[in-house]
Amino acid sequence: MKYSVIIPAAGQGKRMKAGMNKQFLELRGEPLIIHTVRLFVHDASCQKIVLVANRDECVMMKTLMEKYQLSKVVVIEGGEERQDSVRNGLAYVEEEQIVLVHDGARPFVTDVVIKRLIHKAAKSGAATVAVPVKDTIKRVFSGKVIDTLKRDELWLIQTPQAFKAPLLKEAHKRALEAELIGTDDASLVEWLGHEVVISEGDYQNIKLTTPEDIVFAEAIMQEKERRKS
Ligand SMILES: Nc1ccn([C@@H]2O[C@H](COP(=O)(O)OP(=O)(O)OP(=O)(O)O)[C@@H](O)[C@H]2O)c(=O)n1
Ligand SMILES: C[C@](O)(CO)[C@H](O)COP(=O)(O)O
Repeated sequence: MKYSVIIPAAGQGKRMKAGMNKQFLELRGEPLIIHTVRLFVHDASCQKIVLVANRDECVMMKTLMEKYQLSKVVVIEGGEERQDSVRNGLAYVEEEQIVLVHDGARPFVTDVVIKRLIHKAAKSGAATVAVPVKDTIKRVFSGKVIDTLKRDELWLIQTPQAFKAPLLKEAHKRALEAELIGTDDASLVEWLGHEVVISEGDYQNIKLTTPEDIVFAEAIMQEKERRKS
């Protein structure tokens, strides 16, 4: 099934504490964003990659796409919040298509996970990749536990998330009008009252957020290279 993907990469990477946008940090000698974009460049079903960059990083992103010969990529300007960046990206997506949203900071999603997700979204309209929570999760207030949540109902939500394009456009439009900000795109669709289906993900599909994630990322890359050879 054909699809387009929006890759928000217009953050600051503050929690990474690298003094620069983490998208440009190198993993195995190549910028993080290159690893992520390449996943979709090599997928024949992917029609268009909308790469959302900070205003002052658009030229750098375009130069990188040329340097690594990554086709199908349109670089556009992001917004203040991740949600603003995704909304800007939606303007470049055709109405009839399935659209994926995938964090620039998640370079390890696999083809299998992407295909399964698209299949689910084509049927239901909205789906997100997720994995079951492994730890016990408690709700805490003022340093005191107030509740222990039922673990078998809890999932860690990742990206990509996939939607019928008109549905995600409507969710973003309505969220903007209502001044609602969600930490992911699926939550906006949920808020519209539309069902979002879970699609099984992969624990290696980490988001590089804090410095220790670089260590995990290097280990995942090493393991992937070992399996290939
Ligand atoms: N205004 C924003 C904020 C975030 N993102 C992107 O959304 C993804 C997930 O966000 P996160 O991991 O939180 O990245 P940052 O916002 O860069 O990190 P931080 O919150 O630590 O500054 C990242 O690929 C990031 O570049 C974006 O496109 N536009
Ligand atoms: C979309 C996301 O990756 C799902 O886990 C996450 O919510 C992004 O959150 P962030 O605060 O922008 O890192």
